[in-house]
Amino acid sequence: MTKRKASVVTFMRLISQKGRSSNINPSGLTSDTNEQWIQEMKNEKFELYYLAQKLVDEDEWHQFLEFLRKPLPTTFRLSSSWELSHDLNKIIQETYIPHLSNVTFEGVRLDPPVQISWSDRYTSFSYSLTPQDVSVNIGLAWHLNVPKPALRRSPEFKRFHNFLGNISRQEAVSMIPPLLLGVESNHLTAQLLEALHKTQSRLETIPSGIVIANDSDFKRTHLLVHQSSRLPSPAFMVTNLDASSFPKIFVDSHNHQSIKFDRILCDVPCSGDGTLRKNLNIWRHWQSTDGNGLHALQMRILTRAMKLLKPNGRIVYSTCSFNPVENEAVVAGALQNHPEFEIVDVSSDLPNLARKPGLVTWYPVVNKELVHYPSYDDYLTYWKNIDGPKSVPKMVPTHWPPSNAEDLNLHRWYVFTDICFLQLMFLLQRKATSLTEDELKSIELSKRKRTASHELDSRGHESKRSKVDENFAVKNELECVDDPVRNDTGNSSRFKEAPYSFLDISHPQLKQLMNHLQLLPSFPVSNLFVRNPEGAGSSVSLRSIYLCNDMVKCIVEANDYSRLRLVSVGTKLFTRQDGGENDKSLDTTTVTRRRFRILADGVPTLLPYIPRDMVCLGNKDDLKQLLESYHPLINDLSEPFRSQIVAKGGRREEAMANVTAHEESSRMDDDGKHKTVQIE
Ligand SMILES: C[S@@+](CC[C@H](N)C(=O)[O-])C[C@H]1O[C@@H](n2cnc3c(N)ncnc32)[C@H](O)[C@@H]1O
Repeated sequence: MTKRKASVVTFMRLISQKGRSSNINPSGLTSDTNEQWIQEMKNEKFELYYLAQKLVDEDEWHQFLEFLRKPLPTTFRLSSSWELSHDLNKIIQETYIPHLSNVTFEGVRLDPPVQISWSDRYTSFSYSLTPQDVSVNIGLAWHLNVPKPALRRSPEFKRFHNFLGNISRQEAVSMIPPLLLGVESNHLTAQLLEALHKTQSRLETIPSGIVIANDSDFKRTHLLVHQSSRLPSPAFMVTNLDASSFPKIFVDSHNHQSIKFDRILCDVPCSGDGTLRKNLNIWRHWQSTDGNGLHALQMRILTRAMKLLKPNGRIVYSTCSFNPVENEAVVAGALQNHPEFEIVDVSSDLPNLARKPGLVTWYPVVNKELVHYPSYDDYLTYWKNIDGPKSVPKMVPTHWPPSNAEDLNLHRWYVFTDICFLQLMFLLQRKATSLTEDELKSIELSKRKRTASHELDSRGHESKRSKVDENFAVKNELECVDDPVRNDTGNSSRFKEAPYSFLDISHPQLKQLMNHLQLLPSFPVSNLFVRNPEGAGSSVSLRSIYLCNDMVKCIVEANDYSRLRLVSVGTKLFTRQDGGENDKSLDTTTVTRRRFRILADGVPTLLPYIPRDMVCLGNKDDLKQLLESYHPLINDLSEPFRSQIVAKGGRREEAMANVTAHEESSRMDDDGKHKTVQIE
């Protein structure tokens, strides 16, 4: 610790003696220019650093800082693949907006929610939807610029807030990647579940594509599983892997064929200073070097994604940091190594989206004192002088702008400063005319040579690769790609999730369940699976039964689940409920029926496979009754709903015990009055 501190001091002294470095010291900035600024919302180095980077024009700088100090508005969005969305949107427009248009709180007039305009524009352009579908999907994203206390205490807004409780809230920026990527239901994508289902206005079929959501943090993967429960999907998988060495995913058991993705969202770990409006602590703790250490990891994640993408496929690289070292530098570095990629301009599809030219030059600083070297070579010279030839520099060449930055079209990046905290996104596309294998090999070879020469530079003599600091992004990327053994995170022994076992249709309990439900023949019964250490043998008593689509099944069967660190797959359809087994008066079918119930989450997937005559129609009051009563009484239901249930369910009490009200049940029927209620 002491030694490290000493070397930093020496480093700084050397810099000032030799005078080859420069301290960024842009003119026109004083720390107390604007008295309105709240004292805590200041960080002089932050301001110096970003003013020097020319993030915004100098005359916009103060406006920009003031904007950063404004509270973040609430944004919410109705799921566009959810049938109720249109109805809910109408309720917001017709009931709540008039009601919220004239509200004052503590003498201040409050603005009603406003629709975010870019979402409708996109929807009508990028999907070939019918006019009806377009109208269904238009304007589902909103923002609400009302202070939190007013949201809680104004009676009108409080009621609206409660109404929103049923709706998933999302930062406006998180709504953009699916728009840029243009995900379709047959795509293999990383993240973006909803977009996969989007081409279906009703969830009538199971999408053939898949979505894989990944996070290296185990707890965060469970959050992903939880968040995805808004749209339970048989096409969804969650993995717990280091994205920078995301392994090959095989689709045949001989490991010949592996997946290439159509779309990948790299929402990379970043310093996060774009979230200033949400996380006020950043003002206090921000350091100019925060982004430096993340650059290499970000590069590795992006270049790994590039390796896993199909020709014509798209990647959104996204951070919530202002720092060019985490944005342009990463994208430029990755593009240097992958000329088969280009940045795509979709501005005509999203004309309302705020956007600014990207930086073609930027000024990395090597320490907290904002010391900057004009080039990597300058930096290296001084670094070697201080720490000797054996030291490993903390910075890599890609921290600096490449000489051809102007040619990389970096200017097509997106900044959202209007309605949300800032997030930068770059849309990269693998060119359709892909390079031949030979061309790719020669690029690979020249990259290796370049990497090796950097290694030499940094040491002054040849050294063993194993000693190289992991910050050497390019080298690491080269070594992990296409090597499934190296790609394994190496900690599979610590992976404690249960395995996935597909059920044989001859499993006695499954057979009984399927006979009872009389699902349509198109139901993919062979894609049902269980998760338990004993597997799915015929003697194993089933508990929870899950469903996935064909592609997901293929993947689960062709890969070791612990190598992929598969946290979650598909959606849970049925679960066993205890009781009934010992009742001698019941036959086996009744026991099985009692033993399993359809989960509410599974209903949207299952409903299209349930014969029409198995569905009873109730009205709104029946639905209310079923949702509100813990033990609803059959006599409280209306006719003909009540008689239908009795006829289908046999004994009245039994029928009632098996009624499952669910989200789909509140869907309006053709006559606009009835709702469907599913009976097991
Ligand atoms: C900006 S957040 C992305 C959040 C994500 N979009 C979501 O909605 O949950 C970055 C995430 O990257 C994860 N992360 C950090 N290093 C990683 C790595 N090497 N591989 C995969 N994920 C990583 C962090 O745990 C964090 O959740």
